[in-house]
Amino acid sequence: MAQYLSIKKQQPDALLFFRMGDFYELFFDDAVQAARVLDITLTSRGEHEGKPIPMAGVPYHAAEGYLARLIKAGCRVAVCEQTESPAEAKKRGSKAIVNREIVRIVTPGTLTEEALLPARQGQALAAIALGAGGAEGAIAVCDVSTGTFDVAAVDPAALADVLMAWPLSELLAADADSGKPPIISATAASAAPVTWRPARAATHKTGEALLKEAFDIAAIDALGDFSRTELSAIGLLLDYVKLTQAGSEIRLDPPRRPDPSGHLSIDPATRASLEIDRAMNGGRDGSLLGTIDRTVTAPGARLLAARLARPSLDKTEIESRLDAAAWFVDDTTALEDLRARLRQAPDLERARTRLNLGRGGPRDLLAIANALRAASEGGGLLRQAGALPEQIERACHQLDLSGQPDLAALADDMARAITESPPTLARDGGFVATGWDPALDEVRALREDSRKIIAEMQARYASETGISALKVKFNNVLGYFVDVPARHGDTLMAPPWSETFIHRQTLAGNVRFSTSELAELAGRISRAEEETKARELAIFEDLSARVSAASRALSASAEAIACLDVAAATGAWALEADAVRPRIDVDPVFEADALRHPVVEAALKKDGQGFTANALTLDAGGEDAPRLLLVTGPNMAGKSTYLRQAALAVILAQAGLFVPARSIRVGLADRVFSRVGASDDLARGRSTFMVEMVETAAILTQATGRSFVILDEVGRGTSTWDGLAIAWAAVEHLHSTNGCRALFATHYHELTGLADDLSGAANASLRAREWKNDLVFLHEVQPGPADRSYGVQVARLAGLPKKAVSRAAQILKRLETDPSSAETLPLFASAPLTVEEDVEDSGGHSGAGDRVVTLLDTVDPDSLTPREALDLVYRLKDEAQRDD
Ligand SMILES: Nc1ncnc2c1ncn2[C@@H]1O[C@H](COP(=O)(O)OP(=O)(O)OP(=O)(O)O)[C@@H](O)[C@H]1O
Repeated sequence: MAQYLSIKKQQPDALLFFRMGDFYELFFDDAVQAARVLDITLTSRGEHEGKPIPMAGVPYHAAEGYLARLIKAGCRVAVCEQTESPAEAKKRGSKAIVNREIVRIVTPGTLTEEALLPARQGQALAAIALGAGGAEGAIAVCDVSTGTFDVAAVDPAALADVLMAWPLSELLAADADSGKPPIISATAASAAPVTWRPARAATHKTGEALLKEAFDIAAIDALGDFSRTELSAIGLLLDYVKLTQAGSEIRLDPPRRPDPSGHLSIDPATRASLEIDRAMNGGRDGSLLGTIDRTVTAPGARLLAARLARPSLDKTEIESRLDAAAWFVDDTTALEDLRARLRQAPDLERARTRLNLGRGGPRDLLAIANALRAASEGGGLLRQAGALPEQIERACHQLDLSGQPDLAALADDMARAITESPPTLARDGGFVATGWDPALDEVRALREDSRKIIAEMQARYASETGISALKVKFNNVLGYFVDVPARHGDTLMAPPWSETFIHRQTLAGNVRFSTSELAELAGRISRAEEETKARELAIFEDLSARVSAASRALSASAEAIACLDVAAATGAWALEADAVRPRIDVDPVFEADALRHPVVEAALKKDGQGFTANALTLDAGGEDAPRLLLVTGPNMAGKSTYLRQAALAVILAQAGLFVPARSIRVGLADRVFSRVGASDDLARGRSTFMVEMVETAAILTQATGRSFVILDEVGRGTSTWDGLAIAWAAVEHLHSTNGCRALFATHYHELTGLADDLSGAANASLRAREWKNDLVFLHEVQPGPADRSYGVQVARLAGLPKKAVSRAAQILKRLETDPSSAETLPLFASAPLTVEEDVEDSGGHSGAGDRVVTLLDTVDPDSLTPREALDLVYRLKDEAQRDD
């Protein structure tokens, strides 16, 4: 307990997995919490300060599953291992307990285990820091499972936007900064858990010291020129990485310096509303990424996600990605050949990192070998196809093992040394293939021999003693022993046999003995086993060290695999979805013919329905086309879809991907903004209207002439006139002040008049048609404003009770004929029309038959009680009999 308590004191905030033999045990409150989360038995053991100690445990070989559940539940776990064997402890004294140490802390942002990580998703651990005056901000982001490490200076106001472009798993901030607005908004925007760290880690001195330590350099200039704020963010990040690795070396690739201004910026609200990598329900299905992802490797899937999360602003880079994808579209044989090879390529990047961190196993060695082989074969096939676009050529060159003899030899050795399906952990043994190491084969033969000798010994003992049921067995307590049924026990305990057979144990049905011959053989076997294990471990260590030495080249290979996979996947999706290569322009234009929404189209296709493509032309310069389009049309006509598909097209194009359209030209946008649909943010104390206004404010203050904006139903969350006034002002501001390309959907028909006053604005509307009393949506965009909104018809389609629908129709009629009656609305609303009035009001009917029909029209049979139904029958009868 003393040992436990002193170790627990090192990590009071984490659950302590305390290794005891084959179990990780948890004690005190940790046990109570773990038992609740994991649904495992809570017991107790011994006493502490007069009270029983709560205890719960999980078997070590199944620990990963339990860890995964604890991490998911938001816990952090400190793993404490035995760092010596009981035999070693005994050497220090008969009462000595084995040494134990925390070997790592498992947190959501620092996982490396295959079983705990979603393969197709990155895992970013990010740290944010502010400069002394608060005018400067910085982020440092790493993925410990792949080794990537990014550092960037960021405008404090843009911290949240920039951060959300990474697949965040955990966010670090200094506790001293917790009250500062940029940190408050960045942590609030983060869906990942936030870990507050002591401010002493977030200093430029810590950053500098840890950079030097991690990269083993005397001066940090070798890595780049970092500002003090950047170094503070680095300090915060590396200090935490070091803490969670419990003192072992920090293993990351040298920091990259992505230029945030080199990317299309997408703020968190836009990201969420466009459902780029996550649908509204939080899942990947139904998101843009989920719909277009055809990658076949895990690094490829992560690269595609990263490209969509941070589309580029660099025309050359975008064109070169598009060249690669287009090449695959033109050569489908090469496309399929490559994908068939890449499907065989395991996750080289994470395997390499696990080995680097000393957490890898034989399976990781084999994964690297297989990935290198599959990818170099794939690359070779592509090169046979002739001249290649630059990105593909570069990737193939990197993957070509013939130019890298060391890597080729390493891949070859790993493939030969490791058996076909090795265990995850090296200590489980049995993973080195026969023929790889003669010395190992020799000790293994010895072990095999011993087994044969045991079998012979058993046969000899049985025949000598005449006990045919005699067996030689093994267990952990006795080691090797002779086992006979109880009735033969006495025979062996009496002379002459008692000289050979030494009694060890009597059970209900069996008696067990040892012999000196058996003991000697057992010794030989265990020595052979130990030696086998030691040799296998040595071979594993040797290959791991070679992997670490080749780390740079392996990382480049993983990148090349990802790059080829993404290009091929883009081609495959383009062919499947009939998407085209966008033409990239530097002018702020947008010109699409037959543009479609990839996600809505895919969803409709599943139901066997088609999608109606629509054209859109915008020009912020206002020369050839409007810069702002006011989109009107009935509810459900497809306005939001039309708006979103335009914003998604910009993102797809700048990510270097194809766009579902007949043809499309996209002028590079610096930012995409989207405000579509209202949502409450009650957790942050904001009403629907407040959220809407905050987001609209962000757009109106930040959009530039190169931005692309879609706004849907601004002003809806407040009273009619307030809403209209705000929407009106927003349109004017976007048109005349921001001067950006914009789509503005609205139900305020009054706004459509603006197109006459604003030179760069125009109207467009989505068509619907009434047919046999039903509303048919054509989803076609046409120039000019919509004639009416059909809201009441849509309400009926949605299943509003008939009574309410006809009541709404009446009110609408009144409002349309006399708009001033809106002011008296509450008055007549408080005195609802009776059914009789309804009948009279309807005016169109005459005679008993019509009255009955009208009366029936207002009835919702499902909502009637039996009593009301009977009343209705009487009233119907009355109406039928009444004289006109
Ligand atoms: N171009 C299209 N082709 C086929 N179906 C479409 C198209 N556009 C929209 N739809 C279908 O219509 C539904 C409603 O579309 P959307 O949400 O865009 O309408 P809306 O006009 O914005 O409605 P509201 O005004 O009520 O918000 C979509 O879920 C989709 O199923």
